[in-house]
Amino acid sequence: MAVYTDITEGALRGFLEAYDIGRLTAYKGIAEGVENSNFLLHTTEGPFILTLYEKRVNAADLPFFLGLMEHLAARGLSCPLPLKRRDGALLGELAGRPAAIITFLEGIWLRQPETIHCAELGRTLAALHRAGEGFSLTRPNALSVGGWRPLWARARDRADEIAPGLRDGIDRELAFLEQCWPDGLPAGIIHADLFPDNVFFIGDALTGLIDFYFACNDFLAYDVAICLNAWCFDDKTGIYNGDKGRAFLAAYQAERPLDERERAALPLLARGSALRFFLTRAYDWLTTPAGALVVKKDPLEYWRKLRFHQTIEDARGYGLEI
Ligand SMILES: Nc1ncnc2c1ncn2[C@@H]1O[C@H](COP(=O)(O)OP(=O)(O)O)[C@@H](O)[C@H]1O
Ligand SMILES: N[C@@H](CCOP(=O)(O)O)C(=O)O
Repeated sequence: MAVYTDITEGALRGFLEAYDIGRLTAYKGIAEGVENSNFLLHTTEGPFILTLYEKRVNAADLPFFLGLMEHLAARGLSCPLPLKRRDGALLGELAGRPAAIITFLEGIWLRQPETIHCAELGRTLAALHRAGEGFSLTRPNALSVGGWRPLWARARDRADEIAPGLRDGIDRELAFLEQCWPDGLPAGIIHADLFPDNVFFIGDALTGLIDFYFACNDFLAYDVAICLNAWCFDDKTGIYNGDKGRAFLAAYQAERPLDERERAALPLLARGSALRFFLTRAYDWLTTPAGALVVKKDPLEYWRKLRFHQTIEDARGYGLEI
């Protein structure tokens, strides 16, 4: 589920008066997603997505997220475009929450992406990195190395409830990554959460990217590492799929070749990004009340991925041709 805040038809109609998008004909809450409340609206002008931003999104970041979607769309990347109200603003308020309407993107996300989809992803991730150049706003990545220890502090004491030995294993990994985390790699706008549920396809063709609410400035290769984690492991066996990794990396590099430092850093970045998703999942796992409607994501999936990355000596282990 992701409808944390309910809306009434009357309030919605009032909210829509500020926009020029026709007359409301139907609306419904969207069950998927975890961060915000999303609704699918139908008006006489077509379908739209209404998002109410929930507590975990800092309202001060909204101009960055919405401005970024405008910037990327203007540079030809297929992503939702936030709609302007009649007064020119991109944000309004509904049911006590900051709210925006964005364009509806056609396509569906793939529960079991195949090698061909990983190649499409690689090409599009590089296009995103290029399209992000020149965006005037910046947002540091709160979920990079400096953010991990405070997050870990909120889960550490109970970590062994998830699996025995986790507390010590993560303590060691965190200390190692804090010591070895690279600096000075090529940086820019990254999506930072480009999981399959945020990438739409029609058939084998990628139709667009959604959910820019973790986007920030960081190493571009960190985004590459996030995608290796999210797309290139077999769901059922948990084993890294070298064909998918190779296809993803080759397609990315055809548009934006990784430099030597980025290649060398890839195993570390993959460990770090696995730790990042482990930590947010572990925190949610331990704090989401039983009976809550949100589907909790398994932190151990990312602990297993992290253990795999610990065995990788250089980027050839991911299928990168060197
Ligand atoms: N622009 C869009 N076009 C079509 N569907 C969308 C769009 N934005 C969101 N959705 C739908 O809403 C769901 C949740 O959106 P998402 O941005 O991932 O939410 P959250 O930020 O809460 O994780 C998506 O899986 C998709 O079904
Ligand atoms: N992709 C993250 C969780 C964030 O979910 P999203 O619905 O906002 O993409 C994870 O898998 O842990």
